[in-house]
Amino acid sequence: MQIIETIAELRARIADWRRENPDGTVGFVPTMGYLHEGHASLIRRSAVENGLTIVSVFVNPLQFGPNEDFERYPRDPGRDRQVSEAAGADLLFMPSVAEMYPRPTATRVMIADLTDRLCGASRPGHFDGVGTVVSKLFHIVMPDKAYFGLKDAQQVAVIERMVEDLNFPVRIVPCETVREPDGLALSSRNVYLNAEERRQAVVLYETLKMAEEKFFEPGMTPGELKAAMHAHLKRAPLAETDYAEVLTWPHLESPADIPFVQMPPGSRFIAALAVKFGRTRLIDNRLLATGPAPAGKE
Ligand SMILES: Nc1ncnc2c1ncn2[C@@H]1O[C@H](COP(=O)(O)OP(=O)(O)OP(=O)(O)O)[C@@H](O)[C@H]1O
Ligand SMILES: CC(C)(CO)[C@@H](O)C(=O)[O-]
Ligand code: BAL
Repeated sequence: MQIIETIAELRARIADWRRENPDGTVGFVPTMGYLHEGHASLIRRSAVENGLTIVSVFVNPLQFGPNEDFERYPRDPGRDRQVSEAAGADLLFMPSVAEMYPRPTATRVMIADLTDRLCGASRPGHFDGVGTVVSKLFHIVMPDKAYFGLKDAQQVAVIERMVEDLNFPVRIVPCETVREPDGLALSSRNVYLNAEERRQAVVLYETLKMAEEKFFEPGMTPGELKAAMHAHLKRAPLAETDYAEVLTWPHLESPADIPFVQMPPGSRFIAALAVKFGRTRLIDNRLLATGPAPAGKE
């Protein structure tokens, strides 16, 4: 695996590879580093599906609000190298902030739909920062496929919309959330949790599991499900709910408050949570669909 710090060198390496592999595909996994098994699952999938896999590690200042954790965001380049290489990455792109933003960027990619709710409402400007850096990275790497985790489900919906609106020639591949044995979604920010917060953080997973069970109860409506999620989160005394929502997937609209069973089979929803433990904000979600209940749910 090669480690690359400049845009020019990355472009040159990719161009060389494309020349030598005219029929090969390039897979891309953008990250903010401090890599864990969730990231590794994306990298492994890209390595299976493509001839060349590129991982980027860049903590993008543009997507952090002024009072957020940009400065203290966990960083460990040595571990990022090990995890990327072991998972099958060919090129690891680790640019500096000066390399990505040599001067304040006057151009922003603003995705006007889908971003005024969930994390977009709690983190104003966040998705403009994500859209801008992902556009830059797509232009630099020009991947055939890009791999994103469904833990950040709104990000997947927003990026898919951006790719469609701006005709990026890339296929977005959403990937399943990897979890700890107790169900907590792996996240770089889990490292901020103290022992008691970590113990209580399982409440996100348990609330979503409860929501999935209730979703299939006769007569259950989106409003009732949302209220049940809020109530369940109160079981963790240290948890402060930022949002607990039930929206349509992937359009992220508020559904009509009629029983799920009265909705057309195959209607898709997202039950989504953001919960704070002290200064640490965790997110998780579950995608749900009406229709015949999955095995074990009838
Ligand atoms: N548990 C996970 N399972 C699968 N994919 C994940 C998981 N955690 C993160 N990813 C994906 O990895 C990519 C890079 O995410 P990022 O570097 O922000 O990691 P993170 O662990 O989500 O960090 P953060 O704590 O900042 O949310 C994103 O597409 C994200 O959805
Ligand atoms: C996609 C991304 C790498 C853009 O900075 C970031 O939002 C992330 O890690 O999910
Ligand atoms: N994983 C999404 C990136 C962020 O929280 O800024």
